[in-house]
Amino acid sequence: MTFDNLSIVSEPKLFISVRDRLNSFTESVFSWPIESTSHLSSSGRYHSSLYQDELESTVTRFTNHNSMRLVPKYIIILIGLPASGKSTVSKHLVKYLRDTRATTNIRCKTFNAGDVRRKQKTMELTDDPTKDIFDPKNSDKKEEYARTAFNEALADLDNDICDVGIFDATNSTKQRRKYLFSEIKNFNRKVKSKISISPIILHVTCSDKKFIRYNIHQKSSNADYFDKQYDLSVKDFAKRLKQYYTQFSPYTMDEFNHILSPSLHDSHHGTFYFHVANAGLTSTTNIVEYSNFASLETRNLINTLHHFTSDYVAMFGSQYISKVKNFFTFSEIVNSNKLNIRKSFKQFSRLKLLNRVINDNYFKKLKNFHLINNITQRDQEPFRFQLQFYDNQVSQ
Ligand SMILES: Nc1ncnc2c1ncn2[C@@H]1O[C@H](COP(=O)(O)OP(=O)(O)O)[C@@H](O)[C@H]1O
Ligand SMILES: O=P(O)(O)OC[C@H]1O[C@@](CO)(OP(=O)(O)O)[C@@H](O)[C@@H]1O
Repeated sequence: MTFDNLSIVSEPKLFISVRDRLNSFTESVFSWPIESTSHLSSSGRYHSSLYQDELESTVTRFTNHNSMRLVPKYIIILIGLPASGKSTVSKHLVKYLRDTRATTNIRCKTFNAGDVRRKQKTMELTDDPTKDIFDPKNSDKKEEYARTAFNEALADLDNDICDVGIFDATNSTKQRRKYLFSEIKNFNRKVKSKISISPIILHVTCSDKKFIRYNIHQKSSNADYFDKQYDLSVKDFAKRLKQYYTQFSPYTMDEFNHILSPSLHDSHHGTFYFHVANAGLTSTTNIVEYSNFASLETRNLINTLHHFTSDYVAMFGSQYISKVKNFFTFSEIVNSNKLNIRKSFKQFSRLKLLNRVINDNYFKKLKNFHLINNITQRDQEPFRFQLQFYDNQVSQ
């Protein structure tokens, strides 16, 4: 068994590229239809079949249109539960864009709502629900931190500090997402603006319990908890995640279609949704709809994002899987701390505590766990093989 098998998991189930609008536009202006912009090959890969020079000339002709005079900028809106891997995937993405020829000159910058909160206030562990900012009843503060981070992203795009802003927050409610999209719309409507911002959704899911457990362990020593006792940190993060499950609303096609309101569409390069199944236990679906005015830069970026998300598990999964495997394996713990028995002992006792707190019962109590993680009977079937593989590898 090799990790190659895992690439199947990240293969897009469906990739929609609606080109009718583009065709009708070019037909009406130039009386010739643009050739298919993309299609699925039999292996499920996305191919751009539009020749570069053909595309360039089309784009040049489009520059007569007002919106093409605006510099295209992008904001990647992450969606995903805490510890699903959003920040890690974003770091991988920034590197991938830099290492890819077509996107190497694109300047990316990440804006993290959690960092805004941490800058203002160090995390306090509390049993008092009125002081707990992750209790959905006191969402005001959390919304304020998110708005600050998002506005910083818009300002840096506007001031040409970056070309792609990555907005790293859970963005777990429809209400939040509606707010973000309306802010982008308002920004684009500003008469004096020299840029046009296109939103790109990047949804990160992690649905395997062992990987979630491992991620929670990692979170329990991050910037929120570095100065706190391990057991209290794990319990606090477990509570936070449970609260997020009560409010998380999965992003649906309905919401996607709703976002395609004409006013947004007209001023942008399209509407784009990408999905990374971190640890790869569900299939991925990317959806791309180009508007009439999608620039070459936009197509290069979108194309690269599609490859990144489709091949994510194949590219970055093996390292992650072996980290998780080693973490849960007795012999690996001993081996990695050969000369330090105390360290091994500490690691064992942490692992015991982690497994006790984040146990099966904990997962059962997470509201809509299967629905949110998009785990249906049908989804699980093709991946039974991989699931067994993970079980063999991870739970020794
Ligand atoms: N794809 C991945 N590769 C390696 N480690 C990962 C991956 N996804 C998550 N992790 C681990 O889980 C931890 C939590 O993930 P993080 O990216 O911070 O989640 P989020 O931003 O969604 O809260 C990370 O610090 C990292 O150790
Ligand atoms: O406001 P939302 O969208 O929930 O996202 C921000 C929150 O996400 C979290 C999720 O745990 O991010 P982070 O991983 O950076 O710590 C919180 O710390 C942060 O306050």
